[in-house]
Amino acid sequence: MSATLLEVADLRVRLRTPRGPAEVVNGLSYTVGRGETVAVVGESGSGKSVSVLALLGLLPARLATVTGSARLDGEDLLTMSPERLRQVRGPGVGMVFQDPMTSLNPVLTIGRQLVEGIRAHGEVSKAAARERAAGLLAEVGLPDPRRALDRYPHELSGGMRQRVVIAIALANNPSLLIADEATTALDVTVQAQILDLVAGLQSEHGTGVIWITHDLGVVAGIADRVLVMYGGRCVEDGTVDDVLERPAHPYTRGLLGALPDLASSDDGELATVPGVPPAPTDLPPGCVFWPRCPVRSDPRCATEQPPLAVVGASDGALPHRAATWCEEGSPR
Ligand SMILES: Nc1ncnc2c1ncn2[C@@H]1O[C@H](COP(=O)(O)OP(=O)(O)OP(=O)(O)O)[C@@H](O)[C@H]1O
Repeated sequence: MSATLLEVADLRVRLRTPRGPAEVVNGLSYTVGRGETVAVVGESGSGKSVSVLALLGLLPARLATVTGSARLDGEDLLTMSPERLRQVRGPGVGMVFQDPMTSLNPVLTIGRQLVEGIRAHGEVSKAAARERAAGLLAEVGLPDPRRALDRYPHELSGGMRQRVVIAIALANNPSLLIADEATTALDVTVQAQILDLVAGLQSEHGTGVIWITHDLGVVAGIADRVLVMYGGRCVEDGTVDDVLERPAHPYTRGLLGALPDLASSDDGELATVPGVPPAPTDLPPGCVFWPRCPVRSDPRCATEQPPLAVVGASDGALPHRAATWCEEGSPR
């Protein structure tokens, strides 16, 4: 069994929009190891959600063209039959998205949805599945989990619904968990409880995690590696220390700029970078960040797209990379 769980190579997503084709994800390549957590950060609209929806075949074909490959345990998610993909989601991949109502069926009780999820992928009696469902709800911190099993989604608060979605995603001990702003709406105590639960799953089952978040406190607390997205591209990636302590891309430095002291920050949000991100229907030539870059000075910035290249010395086994013509504010 290889140490690499997921290998995404040259992932590209083009959406058809009323304003023409939008290059929303542009050649994203990264890996997630077993038991590893990769945090994906970047401003709203940088392509984080679309990039993971594409992995799971959740973008409608009439809207999106997806190319590249995404091998989970060697099997390409992007070319799998829809039937195989359905088998893989659940035991293979658990997903938690921002809006719990999109993941829950409003006409089925919470218990039925959890029990169905558990029984769909294993030989488990109804009673045993119900027992496990109540246990999972307790683990995600739902008060009175047995009563909650008989409730409908609309009878729970937003935070409770989100915890139910997390319980469903974890029900089959997935080998890969994808969480898109999964705990953003939850209070810090519940959030900490869920992060602990995921950490337990990782050490017990070697679950790999892709965690999309705006919260640098969460990144610093749980991530092994960080991938920074801008304009549909990875502009920087590396170990959590490389990226947070020695950011090489001017965009990453901007995102981290307002953070006074990361070590003591529990709930630091990404800083606001002056200017607006490019429209994916109208990406600039050259470096995608060039129009907003406060340190642009190289003639290539406006004309030539910088490759994602190794920068400086890394303290991890995986390289620290950035796509910029600048290093430490000056051209390389
Ligand atoms: N259904 C859609 N139709 C047209 N454009 C879309 C659609 N879904 C997403 N987009 C566009 O794709 C781009 C990437 O969006 P995406 O949701 O992946 O960004 P994000 O980085 O996840 O943002 P957020 O942090 O707000 O979730 C945006 O420009 C968005 O407007």
